Amino acid sequence: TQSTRPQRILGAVQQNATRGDPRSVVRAIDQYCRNQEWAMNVGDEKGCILDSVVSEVNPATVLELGTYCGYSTVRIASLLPPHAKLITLEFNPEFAVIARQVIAWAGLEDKIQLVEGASGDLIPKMKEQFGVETFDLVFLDHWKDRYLPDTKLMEECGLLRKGSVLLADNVICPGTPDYLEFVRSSPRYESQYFKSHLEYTKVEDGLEKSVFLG
Ligand SMILES: O=C(NCCCOCn1ccc2cnccc21)c1cc(-c2ccc(F)cc2)cc(O)c1O
Ligand SMILES: [Mg+2]
Repeated sequence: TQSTRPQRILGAVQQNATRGDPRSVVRAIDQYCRNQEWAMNVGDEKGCILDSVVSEVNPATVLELGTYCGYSTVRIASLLPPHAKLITLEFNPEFAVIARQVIAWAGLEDKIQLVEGASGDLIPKMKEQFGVETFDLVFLDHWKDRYLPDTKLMEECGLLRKGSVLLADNVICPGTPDYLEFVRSSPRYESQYFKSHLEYTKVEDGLEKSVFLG
């Protein structure tokens, strides 16, 4: 039977990456997706910007919206301090099955909690179910029309504190126009655009970093 793209990405990790070495997992996925077949990982170019923001924030609590195969999950978690925690939400059960194996190959299970479901349902349950107070960093990489409603929902649920950083992928391609307009015009956010390219292509894309001012 025909394999899926996420299954082929997992295969590339198992064949080319070293167990317990997150950077080799990231490299194996980038090489596969650049040379064999495109996939919607944040990728190596935007990934370097992601690395610099994670290192600057040095977060104790991270929320990722959109796990896919776990590429950015592993990339972020590999930079976290010892007792930091990353919660990642994935809507598609098939993606979740692959991501759990990629995360395990990287040896990062202890830092990462993958939760399956829809952000609109799970965000209101974060405090009670997952024992979260607030998030120091949120990486938005899920349905592009959910970035704005979920940001408002995180505010309403008290999950953002003064200084919480939102980092949004794909603000140009596929694009998140309503979200960009909101964070760039709201007095409660300080936003900055990092120009880059759509993963593994020459098409323009970028990351928007927005600091919640409380
Ligand atoms: O669509 C994309 N990502 C989203 C996946 C579904 O996410 C669904 N999803 C994941 C958790 C979650 C929680 N609640 C609801 C939905 C939830 C996405 C798409 C492209 C892209 C760019 C150009 C193209 F020609 C084609 C595709 C690039 C990207 O970098 C992306 O991230
Ligand atoms: Mg993306």
